[in-house]
Amino acid sequence: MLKLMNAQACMEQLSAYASSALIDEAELTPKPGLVDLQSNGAHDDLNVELMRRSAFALQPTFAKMAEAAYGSKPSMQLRERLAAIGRDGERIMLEATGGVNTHRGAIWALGLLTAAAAIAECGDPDFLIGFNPPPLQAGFQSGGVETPPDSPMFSHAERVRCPADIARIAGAIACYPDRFAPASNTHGQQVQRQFGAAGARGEACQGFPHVLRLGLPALLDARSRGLSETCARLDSLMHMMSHLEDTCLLYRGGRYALHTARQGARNVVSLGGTSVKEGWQALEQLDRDLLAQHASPGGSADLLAAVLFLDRIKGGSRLSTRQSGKG
Ligand SMILES: CC(C)(COP(=O)(O)OP(=O)(O)OC[C@H]1O[C@@H](n2cnc3c(N)ncnc32)[C@H](O[C@H]2O[C@H](COP(=O)(O)OP(=O)(O)OP(=O)(O)O)[C@@H](O)[C@H]2O)[C@@H]1O)[C@@H](O)C(=O)NCCC(=O)NCCS
Ligand SMILES: Nc1ncnc2[nH]cnc12
Repeated sequence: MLKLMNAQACMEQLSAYASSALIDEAELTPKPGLVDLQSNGAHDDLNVELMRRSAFALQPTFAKMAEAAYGSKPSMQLRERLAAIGRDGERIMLEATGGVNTHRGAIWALGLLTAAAAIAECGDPDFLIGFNPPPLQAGFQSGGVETPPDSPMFSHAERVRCPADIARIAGAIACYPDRFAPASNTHGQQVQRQFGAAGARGEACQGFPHVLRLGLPALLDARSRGLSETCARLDSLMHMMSHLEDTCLLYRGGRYALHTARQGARNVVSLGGTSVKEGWQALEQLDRDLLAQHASPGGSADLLAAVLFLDRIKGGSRLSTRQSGKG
């Protein structure tokens, strides 16, 4: 099988993409309830400088994940190796931020996607044709679903850099158990017990449906309509937030906070998105509503970083949001 990049180049490029996707997500402004260039959202202990520091500090973690996965296939051994690197990454993040949880969910999502992209980069994506992730939760619109390009018209590079294949490989890795996971009682686990939410683990095991079926198509659709990069990214976030069962929202504010976020994001989308005056006003209203509840959609923010990561791999726009205005 043709290898597009050697291991070193693969590690360097994928880890740089992952780290800059985190920075692009943090700098996207204005995001409701979240840290951005203008505010700390619903967070007392976070700010954009801390998010940037965390994103830079995590680049070697993503490089290690790419290195571990390059040339391999999804397996329990790989899952356990990545989990060890991920837990080490969490320690590095906490050291860099003075103990603040900036990117725990992102280490998980982007770590799996980085590893999957490294596998795809030097392997044959066909080996996953038999892998079927669990059924999607109800309520997904399938508009713009990207299916793996299997026509001979697609080049090898297009095939191995196909977001759907990468997400499917990431899902296959995530579904393996990690025998060395320490016993813990995370916010996510508490919320899972209380509300039955599948959280970050469920999203990954299903092959990142919110990223693939909502976030990425919304980003590409907005760009194809000539909208600014800022609006395209905000629309992508709104589409995912409309549906995601975000454990950050559930932990902080229960079902009411989750409903506020989903309904508010649906309003933005149904009013035509953030490039339309009424949609923009709905975005501002959503920010006020989330702040009033001290609620933060941190899971959606992580998934936006995942969208931006896959978009980069696919060769999408490298525009910084700061270079473009609203509308
Ligand atoms: C398997 C793990 C995901 C286990 O983690 P956990 O049991 O905690 O599971 P979740 O809560 O479901 O998810 C963890 C984080 O993922 C983000 N998230 C939430 N919902 C979703 C969702 N539906 N889909 C995808 N991602 C989701 C979210 O992260 C973001 O929010 C965090 C900040 O929140 P905040 O409320 O400010 O901070 P806290 O400290 O929690 O509380 P406060 O005191 O401030 O109120 C921030 O991290 C964002 O990134 C969830 O928090 C996995 O994490 C794991 O096992 N990791 C170790 C092994 C590993 O890394 N492996 C990698 C490769 S195999
Ligand atoms: N911009 C952001 N604000 C708050 N929590 C986050 N988790 C990931 N990105 C975030």
